[in-house]
Amino acid sequence: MSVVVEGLTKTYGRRHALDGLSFTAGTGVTGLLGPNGAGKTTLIRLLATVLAPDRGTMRLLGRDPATERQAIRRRLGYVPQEPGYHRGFTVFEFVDYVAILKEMADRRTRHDEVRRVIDEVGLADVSGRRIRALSGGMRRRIGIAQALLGDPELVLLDEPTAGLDSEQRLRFRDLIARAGEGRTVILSTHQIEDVAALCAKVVVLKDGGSVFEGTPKELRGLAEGRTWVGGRKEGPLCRHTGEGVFRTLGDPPPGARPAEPTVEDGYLLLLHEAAPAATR
Ligand SMILES: Nc1ncnc2c1ncn2[C@@H]1O[C@H](COP(=O)(O)OP(=O)(O)OP(=O)(O)O)[C@@H](O)[C@H]1O
Repeated sequence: MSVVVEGLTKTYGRRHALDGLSFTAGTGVTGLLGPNGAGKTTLIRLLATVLAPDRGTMRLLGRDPATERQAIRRRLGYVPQEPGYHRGFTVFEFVDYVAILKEMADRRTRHDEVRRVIDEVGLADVSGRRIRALSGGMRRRIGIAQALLGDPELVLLDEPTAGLDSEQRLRFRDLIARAGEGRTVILSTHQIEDVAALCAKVVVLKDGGSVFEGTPKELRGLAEGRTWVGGRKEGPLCRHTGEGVFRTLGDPPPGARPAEPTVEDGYLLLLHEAAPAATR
């Protein structure tokens, strides 16, 4: 397993961002799901070796970040939630700048690698354009390009599709699926459909801990036999659908009929049932 995390705890003041989190991830795309504030960004930053945990252990690519941070960083690609781009740079200049920071000293090989990753994310045509003149979707692709420099074995993506339109999101799915071939990709997202379409594995975080680790199919399975349409509006897990009927999770309301669950149904049910009684 390229990522093995056990009992990770990270506190900001008195607030537990992560509270004894454990999980593993191997080759392919692992999705991190969880409500706002669950601890996804904190976890990604720990995996990126940007932050150190207060307690717990991590093994990344077979190494310990507490003692071998440099060696891990050389095999790691990271797209932060809010990448700070130098907007006056062209695409090429920016990716080249990151390549220099990644210690790619030889200019010719470095430039070849910069062109390769820019091409990989479909930005070859705008390589000479200034970042400030690009769309949000193109800027997000620059984030992926810089993370792929040097062909890392572990790639960390923190909400890479936030704010993208549907067409761009679908293009991103292809990009992320390709990135997950033969390497470990950890993808933090709020897009459950992306997880369902892309991820071999999903980890659900809640209040700084892991409440689920399995396949998207297993997550969907949690709502098997517990998803209903029609009937009255009843309970907190009842919502409107586009067809004008109610969709209910859990016990069936009177007059409802069974429905095929989705990954989102399993996720919503899990979050509700994993909540401490006091917060329901
Ligand atoms: N630098 C910080 N200082 C203080 N508290 C922080 C800091 N970073 C995160 N937190 C707190 O830690 C908790 C976890 O935050 P984190 O950003 O990791 O969650 P998240 O799952 O990524 O949320 P989102 O989905 O909204 O991005 C939150 O309660 C947050 O307010």
